[in-house]
Amino acid sequence: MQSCAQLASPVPLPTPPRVTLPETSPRSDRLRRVVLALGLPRATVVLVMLVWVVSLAITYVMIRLAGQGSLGLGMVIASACVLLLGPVVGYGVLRLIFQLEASRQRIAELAVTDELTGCYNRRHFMERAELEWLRSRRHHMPLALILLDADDFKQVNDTHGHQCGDHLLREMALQCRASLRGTDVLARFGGEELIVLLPQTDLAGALAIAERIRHQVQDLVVQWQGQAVTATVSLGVAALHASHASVDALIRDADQALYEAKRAGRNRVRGAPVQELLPELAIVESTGQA
Ligand SMILES: Nc1nc2c(ncn2[C@@H]2O[C@H](COP(=O)(O)OP(=O)(O)OP(=O)(O)O)[C@@H](O)[C@H]2O)c(=O)[nH]1
Repeated sequence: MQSCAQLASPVPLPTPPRVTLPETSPRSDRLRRVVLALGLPRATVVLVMLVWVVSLAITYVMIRLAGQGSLGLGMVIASACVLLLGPVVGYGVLRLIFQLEASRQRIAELAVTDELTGCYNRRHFMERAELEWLRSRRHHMPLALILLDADDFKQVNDTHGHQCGDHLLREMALQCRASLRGTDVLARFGGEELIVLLPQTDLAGALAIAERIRHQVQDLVVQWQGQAVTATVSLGVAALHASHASVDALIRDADQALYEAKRAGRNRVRGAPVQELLPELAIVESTGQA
């Protein structure tokens, strides 16, 4: 684990660039939502009926205006073609719209997801964290963060192989997810490092959640090529206080606490000091085993 604290650099963590998707007008967005809500079969029926009604109306008007001449006959033929081809073309167009929508949703999902663990990726985490940070500062609500790093992961890779390490990472992420609420944000922050944002949670609450995660991972046994593989994690916890000028500052505190957890022997939780509320506390310790 290469900690920011170890690097002792005052440079803030870089915020990855945001992805900007092309704008859609509210009207086309509403129409798209209506079509999707109808579903492909019903949307096809509605579209075909519309095309038929419009085509018959135009034919009727044209025949009235042009009489029984060749223009009127042409309109009858054109209308017959629309009546016959309408369902096929309508179904084809709508099927394309539905396929595009499915691709759009998949792209949006991939843009925020870490491929290996299925958690959110770092970029999405930073966007959510910045929003929650602003909200918490404005409404004076607590906000906490857990930084979690797998212990001796190099040894796992060296002993059982990289694929086993990948599998273990996925399982660890699942254990974390199981310990969190729906409003918490779990992301992969780096190689074998996960990060959790806990809105409306103070330091004591976050320490309890971190301890739960630590236990869950400690109890995890992964079967790999006939061997039982286990893992532990070290966790650093920080809670928002007045001196945190940015999300990066909060992350740096959690990273410092994580560094302390590693230094104290791994498989344990450490909390960063809450300066304003608990000035006497240097490091909050929980009951990790050595
Ligand atoms: N399998 C797998 N390994 C990874 C991944 N990302 C990082 N690693 C490995 O994690 C290991 C991290 O090694 P170190 O930084 O030395 O940390 P560590 O061995 O976990 O030791 P401590 O963090 O000090 O407990 C390296 O061997 C990386 O190759 C990944 O996505 N999959």
